[in-house]
Amino acid sequence: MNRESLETRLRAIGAARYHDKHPFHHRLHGGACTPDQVRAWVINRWAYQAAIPMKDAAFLSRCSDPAMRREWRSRIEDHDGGVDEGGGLRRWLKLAEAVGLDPDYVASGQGILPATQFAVDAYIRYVRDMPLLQAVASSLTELFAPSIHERRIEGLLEHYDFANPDSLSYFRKRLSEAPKDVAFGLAWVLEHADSPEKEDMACAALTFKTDVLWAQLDAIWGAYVEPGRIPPGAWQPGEGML
Ligand SMILES: O=C(O)c1cc(C(=O)O)c2c(n1)C(=O)C(=O)c1cc(C(=O)O)[nH]c1-2
Repeated sequence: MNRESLETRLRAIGAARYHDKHPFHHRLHGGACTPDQVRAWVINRWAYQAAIPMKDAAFLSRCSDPAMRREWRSRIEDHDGGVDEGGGLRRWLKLAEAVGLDPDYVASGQGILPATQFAVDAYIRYVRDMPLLQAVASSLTELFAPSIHERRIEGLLEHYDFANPDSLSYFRKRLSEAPKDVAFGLAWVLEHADSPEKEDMACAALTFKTDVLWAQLDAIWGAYVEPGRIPPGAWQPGEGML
């Protein structure tokens, strides 16, 4: 198999399994979520946001090539930012505030669904423990993220009062951050997956990652949409409000 057909395979995995197809996203972007369902999503998605720079730090700790570390380290900067201006994490907390949640509550990680936490922890462990090829390939869901971010900005602005350029600044900023990350990651995977076995490994990593994303939304759906069974210890509507 050549580079082009590996890229075609990777894109087909996204087309079949990326979480833009999850019914929770259709509901969110289409304006059908209740305010508490939006809050549940903001609280749980914090777990993912908080895990991203940790998995990138785990990645850097395994990376012996300074040139590659130089490429990768901006991912941590994107999310953590500097003391004064902050980064993606601080922008996420603006969204939390806009939907009426206390940003300190959200940042504490309290109330996160167990399945969400298990999924994001699995992602950190995967990047820490698997061969570098799979660690890089698992980030390639970002190939598909800009289009969901665009749809989200458009859908939230159309349907929800809390949405404005400030509260949605997280997503707007990702539109320029993600493409540079994924251009490097994709080129690296296409270069290093130089045998059929390695191509399969790259595809398995991307499939794993689509599961990490899908499982988080399934957990939200089960707890806060249908059947609405909130696990012990998870966020109850009314908690953590401003
Ligand atoms: O809103 C989304 O649907 C979405 C998806 C993903 C993704 O595909 O993993 C990321 C993001 N957002 C995101 O904002 C982000 O910073 C990010 C980093 C990564 C990664 O795996 O390194 N994925 C994603």
